[in-house]
Amino acid sequence: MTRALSASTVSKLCTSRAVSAVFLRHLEARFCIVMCPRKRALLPLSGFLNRVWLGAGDQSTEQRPLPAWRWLRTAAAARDHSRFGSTSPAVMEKISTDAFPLTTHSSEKQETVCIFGTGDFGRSLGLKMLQCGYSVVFGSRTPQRSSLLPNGAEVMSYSDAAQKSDIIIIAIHREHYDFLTELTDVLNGKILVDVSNNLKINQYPESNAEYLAQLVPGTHVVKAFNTVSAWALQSGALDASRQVFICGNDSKAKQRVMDVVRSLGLTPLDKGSLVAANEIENYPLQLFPMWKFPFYLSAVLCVFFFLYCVIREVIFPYVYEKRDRTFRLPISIPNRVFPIAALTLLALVYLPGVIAAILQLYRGTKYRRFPDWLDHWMLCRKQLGLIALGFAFLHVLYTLVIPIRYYVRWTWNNRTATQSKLGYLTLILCTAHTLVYGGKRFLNPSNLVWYLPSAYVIALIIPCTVLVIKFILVLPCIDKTLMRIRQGWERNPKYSESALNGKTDI
Ligand SMILES: NC(=O)C1=CN([C@@H]2O[C@H](COP(=O)(O)OP(=O)(O)OC[C@H]3O[C@@H](n4cnc5c(N)ncnc54)[C@H](OP(=O)(O)O)[C@@H]3O)[C@@H](O)[C@H]2O)C=CC1
Ligand SMILES: [Fe+3]
Repeated sequence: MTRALSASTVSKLCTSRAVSAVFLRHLEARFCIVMCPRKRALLPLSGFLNRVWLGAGDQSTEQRPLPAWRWLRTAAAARDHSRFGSTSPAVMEKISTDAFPLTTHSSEKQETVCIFGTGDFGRSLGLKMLQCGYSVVFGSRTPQRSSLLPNGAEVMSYSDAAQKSDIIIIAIHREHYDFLTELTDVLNGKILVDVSNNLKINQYPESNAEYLAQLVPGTHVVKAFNTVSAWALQSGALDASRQVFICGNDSKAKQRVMDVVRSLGLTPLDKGSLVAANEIENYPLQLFPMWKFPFYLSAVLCVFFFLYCVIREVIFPYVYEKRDRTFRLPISIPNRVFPIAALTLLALVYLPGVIAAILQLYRGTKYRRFPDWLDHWMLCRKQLGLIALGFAFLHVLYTLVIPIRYYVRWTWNNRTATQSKLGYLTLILCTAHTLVYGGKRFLNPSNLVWYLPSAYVIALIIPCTVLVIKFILVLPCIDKTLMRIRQGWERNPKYSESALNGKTDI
């Protein structure tokens, strides 16, 4: 069998045995770059690897990709007693003829894909497919009147078009699906790709894809493409997300749609059975899902510190000295709140990392899932960092407005927070800046207002905690253990063993 290998089917095989197994099964990767320095670590994966090509991720070992069985055979030979070494030559022969040639060009004739609906999305997807070498046939209510269709595409009635291909993309709004029942016979056994979205979250009791599956039984419905906009397809999706969430009950149908997605230069992400369609259909309606938590958190921080400063700097002077300090409200207090929020958020970018390190040290393995809250927090770090940068920038602007230029130089350092080490440097500099700003006043009891310390003292709690823990974690004795865990060493390997057998929640 000859099959072409597109660049997007290349995946990285990481050191984690359990994760790799899940990963391979999930993505059905055809070519893997092995990031693991010890070939032997791949032996437990031989069951999954028999049709995969492996290439070395590091420069020290083979440069040329090899069929996995060859890797495994040399690895097994190196280990003396081998499972793979005892594989009969006949089996080896069979596996090798099944392996795919490593080429980026397909000599196969591309298949025909049918698209129902000649609206914005259908046309954009059709154009993209034509560009990628597919033959495209449109189904339309009014084939003779359809205009603006991409050159090279055919257009015909829905029933005629359906006969031209096994894969039919339904680029029609759910409200108009009814007519598909009349086509039940011609659609029987075909793959229907539901791309539809709704106007509201959970607009219908069942997802559009499940509705389609009920409407036309005998077809294999696959949900895909709904998070890709017509505009992104036309403009090359360079800046838009390349991820295409896929779900469906028939794994072969899903696989074929995933192949189409890959050949369009997009990345399929298998979300499981059609039950997941509801979630996938809600994605486009959730505005910036990863920004929600950082946004609310920064809002809460700002409000809290603003009120805190108002109590200390406006209400207190008014109550005790009858002095009107409301002029501080528009600039001076916000300019206190912004750096505090920036510093706290920056510290919160690094806090989950140290918590994760402590958890890994405690568990003695990296092959166990972090709790959901920590996972989510880790995923939001980029957003937290960007908001922190925004606040730091506002602080600079405000500082220029009220000409206290003394600490501008320090806050500019925030702009460089792109990598872990630079980020920590920024955190240290900003914390130092805050300490310098507070100076001796921090610990002076006369600085307490209604027993409330200065807002900067509170702002320093989280950054200092993070820095102290980080300092402890980089002590050589702890750092060494942590590095080993992160390279795959386990204090108690039973977790990954059972994960491989599907017993844990990895
Ligand atoms: N636009 C976008 O960016 C995206 C759209 N989608 C989804 O793609 C699907 C199509 O969207 P879009 O192309 O924008 O919509 P349009 O309204 O532009 O096109 C819908 C097409 O459906 C066909 N159709 C079939 N039956 C009917 C009917 N009774 N009344 C009206 N039209 C009918 C028509 O084609 P004809 O006249 O040839 O029969 C029409 O052109 C929707 O489900 C949408 O949620 C998903 C992701 C992004
Ligand atoms: Fe400052």
